[in-house]
Amino acid sequence: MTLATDPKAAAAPAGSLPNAAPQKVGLMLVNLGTPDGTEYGPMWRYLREFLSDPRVIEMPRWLWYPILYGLVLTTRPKKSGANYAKIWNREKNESPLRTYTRGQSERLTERLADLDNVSVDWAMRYGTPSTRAVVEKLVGQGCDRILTFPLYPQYSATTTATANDQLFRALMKLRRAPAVRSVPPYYAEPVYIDALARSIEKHLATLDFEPEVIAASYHGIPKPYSDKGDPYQAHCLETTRLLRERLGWSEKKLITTFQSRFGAQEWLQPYTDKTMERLGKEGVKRIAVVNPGFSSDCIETLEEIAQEAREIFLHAGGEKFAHIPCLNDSPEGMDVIETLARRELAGWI
Ligand SMILES: C=CC1=C(C)c2cc3[nH]c(cc4nc(cc5[nH]c(cc1n2)c(C)c5CCC(=O)O)C(CCC(=O)O)=C4C)c(C)c3C=C
Ligand SMILES: [Fe+2]
Ligand SMILES: [Fe+2]
Repeated sequence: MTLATDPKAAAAPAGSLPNAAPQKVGLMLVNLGTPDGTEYGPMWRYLREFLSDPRVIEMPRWLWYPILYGLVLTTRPKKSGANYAKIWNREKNESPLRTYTRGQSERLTERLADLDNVSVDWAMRYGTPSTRAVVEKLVGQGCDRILTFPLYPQYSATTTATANDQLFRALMKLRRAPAVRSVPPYYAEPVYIDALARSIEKHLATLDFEPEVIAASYHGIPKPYSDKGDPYQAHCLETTRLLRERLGWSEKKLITTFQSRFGAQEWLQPYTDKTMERLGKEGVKRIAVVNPGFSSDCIETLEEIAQEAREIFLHAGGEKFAHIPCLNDSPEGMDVIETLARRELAGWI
């Protein structure tokens, strides 16, 4: 491995301490990642990188790779590409996750305009812009400290931990690596709960019906990961509990479900799709779904919930369905990101 070296440091006069004073802080928002296009090639590359991560698929590689290359990557790029095409941002020719993450970075830059030693940017764990490219860009701008902000309210090894792994992989390439901090999970932070509650109330006020049930639907993880100690499920349940408390709703009105299963093993339950079906069959007529675990709308919310879950519910006898948008780069969402960023920057600015 070749390590990048700062040529100025080598040229510094004897006895002086080059660049001893803090220079700049890089603040890097990190989300999961998304394909560069809906065609077979970009979908294949994205899914290969994502599903090769041992934090995401814990099976031994000798067992997983034949399944990945022989089965998953021969069928899923086409199927998922068709789903991405349903929600693609045609104006910008990119996926909504990329549009919203860039929007969050731009809004945060505006909100932190008073901090002249902070440079805000955004990166993805899989795909582009890569974590490594953005780390190198920030270091190249003179950042000797980096605050990384994994945009996952609830911690999971499959998301938060792997985002941080990737940052440290990028640092391994640098001779002079910056100091780093990582924003902790924020599933119970009052600013987050309050933002979700305000966003839900705002959206419900625009509907021509009052939902009998509101489902807080989180991305699932395989149950064995949870059984082995991943705290994700507990974080999700705590977010819902606090949201219920803040909104003054009963356990019957605001329920928790888990979506986006992948593969054959059991995932966290209750499943969102099965719950939609059950509620429709039990006579519930009006429902709304909110996705507190997603900081941006993406294929999992816009296609799987706003389209697929709607179909399931209406088909099972439901009459009205609403999807409540994610916080995205809304003022409520930006209140969360700004508050946590400023708190975690303490001592560096
Ligand atoms: C074993 C597979 C997967 C685990 C574990 C998993 C966890 C997980 N994912 C998110 C957030 C997102 N996932 C997204 C897409 C997506 N997720 C998986 C698989 C697992 N996720 C796949 C294969 C895909 C791609 C789409 C598809 O082919 O179905 C996205 C959306 C990305 C986008 O471009 O819009 C997000 C966001 C969380 C929070 C999580 C665990 C807590
Ligand atoms: Fe996922
Ligand atoms: Fe999905």
